[in-house]
Amino acid sequence: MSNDAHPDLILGTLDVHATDEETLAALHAYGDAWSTAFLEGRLDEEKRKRWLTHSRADDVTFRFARPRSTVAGPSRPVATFSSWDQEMNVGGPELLPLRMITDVTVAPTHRRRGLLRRLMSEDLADAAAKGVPLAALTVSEGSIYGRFGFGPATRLRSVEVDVRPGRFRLRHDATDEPGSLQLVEPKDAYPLTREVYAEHLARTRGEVARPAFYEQVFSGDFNWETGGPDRVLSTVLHLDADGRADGYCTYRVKEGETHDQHHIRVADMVALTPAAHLRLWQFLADVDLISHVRARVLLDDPLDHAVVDPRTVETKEQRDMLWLRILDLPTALEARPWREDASVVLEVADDLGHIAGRWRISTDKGRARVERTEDSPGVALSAETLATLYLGDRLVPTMAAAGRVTGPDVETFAAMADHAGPAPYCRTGF
Ligand SMILES: CC(=O)SCCNC(=O)CCNC(=O)[C@H](O)C(C)(C)COP(=O)(O)OP(=O)(O)OC[C@H]1O[C@@H](n2cnc3c(N)ncnc32)[C@H](O)[C@@H]1OP(=O)(O)O
Repeated sequence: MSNDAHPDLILGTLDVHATDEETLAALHAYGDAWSTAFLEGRLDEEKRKRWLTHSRADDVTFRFARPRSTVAGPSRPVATFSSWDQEMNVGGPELLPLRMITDVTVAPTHRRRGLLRRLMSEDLADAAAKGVPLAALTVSEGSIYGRFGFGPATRLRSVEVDVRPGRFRLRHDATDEPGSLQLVEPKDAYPLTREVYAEHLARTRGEVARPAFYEQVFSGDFNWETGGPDRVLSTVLHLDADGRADGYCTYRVKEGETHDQHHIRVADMVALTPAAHLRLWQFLADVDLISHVRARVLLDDPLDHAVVDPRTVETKEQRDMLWLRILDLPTALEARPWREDASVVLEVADDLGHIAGRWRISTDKGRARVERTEDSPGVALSAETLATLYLGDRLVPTMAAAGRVTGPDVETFAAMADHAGPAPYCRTGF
């Protein structure tokens, strides 16, 4: 495929399942290109094998641009863009299909020539044509993706919890609750943690189905930092009174330079009940020789309120997690929960066109009907702003005060859209 704006380049997609020599060489060059762009150097043979295996399991599409000719050696990609389809929880009874995007890179030699715009436009058009109503990514910089209609839709907080003796104390003894803990080898625990995660996904607004590489990482099979089996990863399961896993924590103990610097980094923690959640925290606090635990938690996590001294849970960082893009507005808005019954006409600005125009939203008992209309709009906003409001992480009056939602019916829209479901939570990076 050629492109008038880039006559010197070949643009196309690679078949992740191909096994012929020429495509395999192109796949290898593609892997080296994104890995180098993310400052990790070229993939070694083991990493390349792992990357191809999980990419095949997810049926990933690799979009690339590469020079038509080179002065020396084979032509290497100057742009990479990987995507695949999964599902996410938007707060309604059904999971919605989701286009997941990652490994977006453009070589310094080819920046600001519209390559990202080209690959993004093609990929979003492909998702829309396949009826995928939402796209998602996580970002390296906050200034890149708003122009393509993506808005930050969930946030995460990183905390450091002081677990030195005498410091960490829960108000209610978590060990009094029915249930038990078991330390299990990560590879043996993985099938159970996957089941717990599936239940968590079904219950948790904002959460997404996990890419295949999670199995390699959380089973301890492969650590991408060390490039070998993960000898440090541990998994503790929480079992309910009937002995069924209803929570887990996967973590690494890190040795510090001095005794008071030994700490735990939580890699993944999911609890299906409040009791399991607090019991797992008590477990982490009880690990010997540890002074603090680092974890990513909800913005307003029950842990903050369960400890005797709230200052033992110190926020180190809080930032955007999942960025969303709505591609099919009726499907997306009809799938999420709504609060008050009312009707409003939205005028949506969308440079890429997918959801541009006027839409009437009518809500009835928590569900919405959405159709195109010629009626005059009561609320005007951009695709980017609607994406940020979509999961309820941010409220309409806040965005109105920022000048991003306008019109006579802003209050009505707020009454319909805000506080219509639980705060979203996504702890799945990709
Ligand atoms: C989902 C992920 O993978 S996140 C990781 C993103 N990748 C990286 O951070 C790796 C390092 N950076 C890069 O590889 C490149 O700079 C990219 C991919 C961010 C941009 O690629 P380019 O091909 O240069 O972008 P392109 O020329 O298509 O620009 C598209 C628009 O984005 C803007 N833009 C591009 N990069 C940036 C940036 N870093 N900050 C702000 N604006 C940007 C351009 O100005 C342009 O705006 P306009 O079309 O409204 O005039």
